[in-house]
Amino acid sequence: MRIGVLTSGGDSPGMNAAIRAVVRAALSNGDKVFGVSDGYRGLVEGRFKEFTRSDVSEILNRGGTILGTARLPEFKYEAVRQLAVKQLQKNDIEALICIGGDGTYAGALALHHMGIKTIGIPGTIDNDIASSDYTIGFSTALNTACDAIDKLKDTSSSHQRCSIIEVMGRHCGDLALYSGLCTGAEYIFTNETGLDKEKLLKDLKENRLAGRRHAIVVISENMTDVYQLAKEVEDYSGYECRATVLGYVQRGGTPTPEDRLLAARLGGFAVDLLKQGVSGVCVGVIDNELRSTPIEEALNMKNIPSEELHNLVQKLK
Ligand SMILES: Nc1ncnc2c1ncn2[C@@H]1O[C@H](COP(=O)(O)OP(=O)(O)O)[C@@H](O)[C@H]1O
Ligand SMILES: O=P(O)(O)OC[C@H]1O[C@](O)(COP(=O)(O)O)[C@@H](O)[C@@H]1O
Ligand SMILES: [Mg+2]
Repeated sequence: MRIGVLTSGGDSPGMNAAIRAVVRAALSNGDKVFGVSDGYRGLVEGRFKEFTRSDVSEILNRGGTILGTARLPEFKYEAVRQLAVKQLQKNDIEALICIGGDGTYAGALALHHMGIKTIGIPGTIDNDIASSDYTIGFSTALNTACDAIDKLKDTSSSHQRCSIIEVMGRHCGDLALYSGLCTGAEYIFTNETGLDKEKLLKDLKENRLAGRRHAIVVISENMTDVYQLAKEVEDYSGYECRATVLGYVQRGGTPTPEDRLLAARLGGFAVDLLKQGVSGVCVGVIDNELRSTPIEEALNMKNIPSEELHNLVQKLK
């Protein structure tokens, strides 16, 4: 078989480990693998390179993606995808492994409907793919966020300040929930919890009057202007307040062993599935077991926020 592999959407730590696993597993089966540069953009432009074992040496511990990634909104148009199909046909590539998030999955599904064998691997820091307990990159981003919040806690405690920290996650609150819980944040706001600003302000005022030296508020991106919120907290609660947007540092860095392990398992599994003639599915790990799910189903699955973890946040604050 001649298999293409690409990374698409936001890069995530562990994507390289997944590329390595795909390449090595396929070569072990006697298949050929072609790296596609810059996601669907490179696919449309026919930028393929045949990979050998050594092309993926020493990338296991590197963040980012050696293939490069891109966002190509035009890929939702059939005429644009037709160009990609032509490029694949021209190079006799019959199958494609697409490493990315929900958008990447939508592209992979569309290609499957156009006759290309596709498999999706969940690579995003957001953990917003419900067909896998974890996505590749989430563990590393969580580590980075926890490290940053711990540091911010040192300074806000020393200065008796309130610290508002915005973490990534697009529309998924997992990064905020897990990092807030792991760092003992007093308040965690995500798309799932919403933000009751009045309650927060009142609570913070009471806490300050009760003598609590600092407060940590972790909030998902896209919820509010955190700099404005910090001003309101300062005006109302009496705490000095600073806002920090963690931003893109969360996307980089050496992948954790958890992300490398997940990437290795999912990369190997994706190649096995192609060998069995499967297409239009994505791979994941659920309850520590490898699972495949039709992409269509995966895209319609709702990310159910952990009630247990949200309740715990309330109990432990
Ligand atoms: N509905 C769609 N149909 C076809 N391709 C899509 C669709 N949605 C997204 N894509 C492709 O997938 C790419 C990555 O999606 P994006 O949402 O940016 O990141 P992620 O895959 O990490 O969620 C997009 O830039 C686009 O090329
Ligand atoms: O890199 P961009 O285009 O600024 O996008 C930022 C978005 O990418 C992410 O870092 C990762 O999201 P995707 O995996 O969907 O690309 C989100 O957390 C964030 O909302
Ligand atoms: Mg996404």
